[in-house]
Amino acid sequence: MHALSRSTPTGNLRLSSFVRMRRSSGPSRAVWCVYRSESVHFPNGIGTSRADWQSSCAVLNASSKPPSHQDQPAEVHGGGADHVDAVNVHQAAIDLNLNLVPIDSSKSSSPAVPQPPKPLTITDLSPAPMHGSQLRVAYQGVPGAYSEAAAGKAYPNCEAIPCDQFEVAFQAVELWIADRAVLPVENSLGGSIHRNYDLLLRHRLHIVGEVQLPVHHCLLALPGTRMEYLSRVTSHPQALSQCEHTLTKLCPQAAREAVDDTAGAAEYIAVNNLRDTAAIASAKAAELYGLQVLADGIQDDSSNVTRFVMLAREPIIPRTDRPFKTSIVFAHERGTSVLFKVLSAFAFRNISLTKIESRPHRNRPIRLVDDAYEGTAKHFEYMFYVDFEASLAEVRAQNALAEVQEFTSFLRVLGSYPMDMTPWSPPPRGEPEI
Ligand SMILES: O=C(O)C(=O)C[C@]1(C(=O)O)C=C[C@@H](O)C=C1
Repeated sequence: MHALSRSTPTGNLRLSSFVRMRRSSGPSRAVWCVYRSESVHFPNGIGTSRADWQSSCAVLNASSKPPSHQDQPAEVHGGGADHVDAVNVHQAAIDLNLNLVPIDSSKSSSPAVPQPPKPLTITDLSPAPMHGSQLRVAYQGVPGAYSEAAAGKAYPNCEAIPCDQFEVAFQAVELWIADRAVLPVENSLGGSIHRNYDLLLRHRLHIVGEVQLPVHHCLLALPGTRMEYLSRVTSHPQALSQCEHTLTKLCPQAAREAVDDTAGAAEYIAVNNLRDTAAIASAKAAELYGLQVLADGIQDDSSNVTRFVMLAREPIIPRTDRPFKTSIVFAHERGTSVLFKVLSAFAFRNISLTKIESRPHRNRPIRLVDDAYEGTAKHFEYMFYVDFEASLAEVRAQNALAEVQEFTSFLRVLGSYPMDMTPWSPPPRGEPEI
């Protein structure tokens, strides 16, 4: 299967213009976002006041409210981990075409009399997926990538759609080519996958779940290749960094080369018959591309794990009957000075933070602070990403966010979603099996 790509000239063109069309037709109705700073411009930002944010919370609280056509699904997929509901294209077509069905007068017995629109029946309103019942899940990489395994863990029996870049996976969901995207955000050894943090902010998708995947790396090469003759080891930069120490012990002579994904590196060796190159990838990639496993479990820590988030066009309704996590991103005009106040809003309510990440504020990367005597100080500006252990349906979480909003000029809820509670038993520590 080919990965969805941005690089096809026509495909790329069509993708971008469709994105523009959709955006110009109005903001998404399900964006939880607050702006107070006029200088921060995000084209799709809605909710310019505290009242907007509070009304978003009210919507979230209203889980007992009977579903309205506006905020309820026409498409329901079975077997997913997030139970997100989304309005599908079919439903949109019904919405748009109610009075626009062209009347073919040649087939009518009385051509002069226009046919009234057919009344909607219960079957028009029932779920009617355009593409069968399988959930389509976009991931970055080619078959055999860890992201594909994460997609399978998040949504068993899904149709996994390979994409050549993270950006393409986001667009695949926005353009209804896929129903979800599953993307890595952090690894226990390699740290955060910054690109995806940036893309979360640039796109309007919602985090609807998370999965943690133990990552067990193998060193793969063409059958018959000897470790001591390797001149190159190639893989995804995260995989290279997760195996750095072990690689230095195993094949110190080999140069490292970063490529887009682990399985793609394995495929490249097989396709080009490279006898001096090995790839760091999964055992599944070895099987798919006919490579031999030279060394197994080469990650520097045996409990290596990557956290992935699942993204959808619509948020899920947060609940309180199981552990939830909420992810937010915020910024402030006066930089990091409010960070302590923001974090205390959670501390006072006994809400644990599970992650904090800062990224450059792309719209305002630097703030100049004039001092009449000393000159001009330059401070870097940041966006702060915080994950906390509470559901947005909990009053304490809503109050904490109301307080955070007091201290920030920009606040967006990226999602409130069930925590991955899969029992975790790290393998015994020790040397990798070689
Ligand atoms: O290249 C892959 O196989 C991926 O799925 C990407 C990725 C990542 O981006 O972190 C996912 C899990 C591992 O941490 C290594 C690589």
